[in-house]
Amino acid sequence: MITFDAVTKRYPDGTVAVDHLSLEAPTGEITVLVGPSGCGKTTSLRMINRMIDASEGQILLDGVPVQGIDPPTLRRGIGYVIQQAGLFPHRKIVDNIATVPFLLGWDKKKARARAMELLERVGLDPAMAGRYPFQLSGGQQQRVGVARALAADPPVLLMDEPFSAVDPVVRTSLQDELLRLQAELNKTIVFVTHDIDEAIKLGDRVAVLRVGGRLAQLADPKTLLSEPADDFVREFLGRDRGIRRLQFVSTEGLRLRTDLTMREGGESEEPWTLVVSEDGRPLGWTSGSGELEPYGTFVYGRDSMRSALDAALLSPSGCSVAVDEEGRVVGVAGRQALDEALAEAADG
Ligand SMILES: Nc1ncnc2c1ncn2[C@@H]1O[C@H](COP(=O)(O)OP(=O)(O)OP(=O)(O)O)[C@@H](O)[C@H]1O
Repeated sequence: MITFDAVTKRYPDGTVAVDHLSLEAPTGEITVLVGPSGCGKTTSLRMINRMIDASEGQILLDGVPVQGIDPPTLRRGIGYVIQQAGLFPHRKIVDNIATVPFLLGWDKKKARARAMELLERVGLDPAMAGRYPFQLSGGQQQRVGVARALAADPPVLLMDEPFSAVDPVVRTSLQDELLRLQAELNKTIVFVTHDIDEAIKLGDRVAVLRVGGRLAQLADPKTLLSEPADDFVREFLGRDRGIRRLQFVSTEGLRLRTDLTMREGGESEEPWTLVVSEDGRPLGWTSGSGELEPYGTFVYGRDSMRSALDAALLSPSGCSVAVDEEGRVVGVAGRQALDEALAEAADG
C-alpha cells in the first residue's frame, strides 16, 4: 500500500504543485490520478519513487516512509513507465527490457531469458527482440516500456500517461492488455492520465485532482459517475456521465424475449424477427422482405447495459440481441425491457 499523508510539494519558485494530499493506493489495485493539466499528477507520482522529494508530509510504502529509503534501493521495487516509452535508442529491444536486471547484476543469459518471457507477456512477437526501438510502432514501443518496467518483478508500478501518445485504437488495446496483465500480476499501480475515460476504465479507485494539487474526490469509478462530489468533478466527468454510468449496470436480470427469433425460412407476425442459424447464431433481422438487416449483440450477464443499449441502436428493430459467451442467441431485449432497465438504473 502506498500512503500519501498530507503531502505538499512547493517548488523553489514558490509554485505549490501538490497541496496537503492524503490518499491511499491499496496493494494489488490500480489507483488513477486524473485531473486537468498542471494539477500536480506527475509531481505526485514522482514523489513516490523520490525523483522529486516532498516539501511537507510523507509518503509511506507499506508503512515505511520513502524519505528514509535511499533512491536506488527504493526504485528497485518500483517499475516506472512514461509517455513514449523512453527506450534507449541504441539498444536492442531485448536489452532495453533487461535494463533493470542488468543493473541488478543478473547474468546476461538469465536477464535475456526474462526479457524474452516478458516480450511475449505484453503481447509482442519474440522476433522483435533483435530490433531497435525505431523499428517498432509507437504502440509496440509502449508495450516494450511496460515489459521493461516489469522486468525485475517490482511490486509497485508507476505509470505516467503511458498510452497518451498513441492513436485511440492502439490505446484501447494497450488498456485492455494492462487490465489482462494486472489480473495475473496484481501489482500496486499508480496511473496518471488526464483522460477521464481512461481513468474510469482502468481505475479500481480514481483520485480527481484540481489545479493547485488538491484532491477533489477519491472514489471507485461507479461512485464517481453517480455521486460526483462537487461541480468541478461533475464538469470534469463531462456531459455524457449518465450514459457512461451504464457501463457499471449489469445486464443480468434484463428481461429477454424468446418469441422474436426464428430459423431461416420461418414465418412471423412480428414487425421484426431475428433469423438464427442452425447452431443458434444470429444472422440478421427481417421485416418479412427477405433482406437480412444488421443486428447488435451483447453477452448476457457479462456485458453492461451500455453495451446492450449500443447493440439496440445498431439494429433497425431497436432491439438488442443477447448472446452467450459462445455467441449463441439467448434471447432478445426489446424496447420495453431496455426501457425498464434504464428506468431502474436512473433510480439507482
Ligand atoms: N520544476 C518545477 N518548478 C516549478 N514549477 C513546476 C516544476 N515542475 C512542475 N511545476 C508546476 O507544478 C504544477 C504541477 O505540475 P505537474 O507536472 O505535476 O502537473 P500535471 O498534472 O502532471 O500536468 P500535465 O497533465 O500537464 O502533465 C504546474 O503548475 C507546473 O507548472
